[in-house]
Amino acid sequence: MNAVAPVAQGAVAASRDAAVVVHGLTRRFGDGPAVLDRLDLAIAPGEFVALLGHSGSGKSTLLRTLAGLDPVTEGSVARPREVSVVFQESRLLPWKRVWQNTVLGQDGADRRDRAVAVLEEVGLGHRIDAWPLTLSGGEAQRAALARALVREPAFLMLDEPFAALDALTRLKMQQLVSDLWTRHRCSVLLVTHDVDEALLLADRAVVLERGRIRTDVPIPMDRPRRHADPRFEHLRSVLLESLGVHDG
Ligand SMILES: Nc1ncnc2c1ncn2[C@@H]1O[C@H](COP(=O)(O)OP(=O)(O)OP(=O)(O)O)[C@@H](O)[C@H]1O
Repeated sequence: MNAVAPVAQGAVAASRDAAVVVHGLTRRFGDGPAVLDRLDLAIAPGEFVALLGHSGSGKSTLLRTLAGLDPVTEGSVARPREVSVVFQESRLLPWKRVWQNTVLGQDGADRRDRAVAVLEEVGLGHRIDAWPLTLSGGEAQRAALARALVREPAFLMLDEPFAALDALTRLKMQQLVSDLWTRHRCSVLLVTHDVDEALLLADRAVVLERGRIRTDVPIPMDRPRRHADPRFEHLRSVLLESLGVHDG
């Protein structure tokens, strides 16, 4: 997704330097309860935020609203023009080759060169001409990341991008995202159910509960992150407790 106009302007004064500002965002479906309830959230340029929360807490609704896929009916959202989204499933068009999927909707004689460069960056240089249906799950998500990055987004949203992958592939993909973020330094919002994933990757973890922020904690650990870091255990307990899960 590229060049989607900002959903609305309306940055709160205190967040003037933020890349993304959500202010008083409320969202209902029909007569139901508020799925997002007067939500305020700011993401700094280059900041990596993990969004956690139980199923139904409003994570995907927030992400879809930020992406411009869901309307803002109450409150405001400001974000950069250049945004990309990666979903749990790769959403590649099966009748287009991997490189063509990567630069779908892009113009220019150098399309293929740009596709090759970004596919090599995500470790998919050997599958440039492959058909999507011949890719493994991990490879398909690499292609989805390539398609997101080729647009040089200032804001990258990742909606449980690795949830369908096996544990080993997920670890490799987490490493890849960490490397890509270090190089590109865009703002990132990662929706995940995995507390460890949040702690491995993010600068900050936000826990959503019934459409409101229950916990918002910085993750002040050096990278690469180590499970053995005592702060890792502490932060894991904080987040699990916020989620109402009791750690072993
Ligand atoms: N288009 C829709 N119409 C009606 N209700 C919706 C719609 N989209 C979401 N909801 C409801 O809004 C609530 C929040 O959904 P959302 O998908 O944002 O939660 P989530 O935190 O992303 O959950 P999960 O972790 O399971 O993906 C849920 O109760 C869901 O049923």
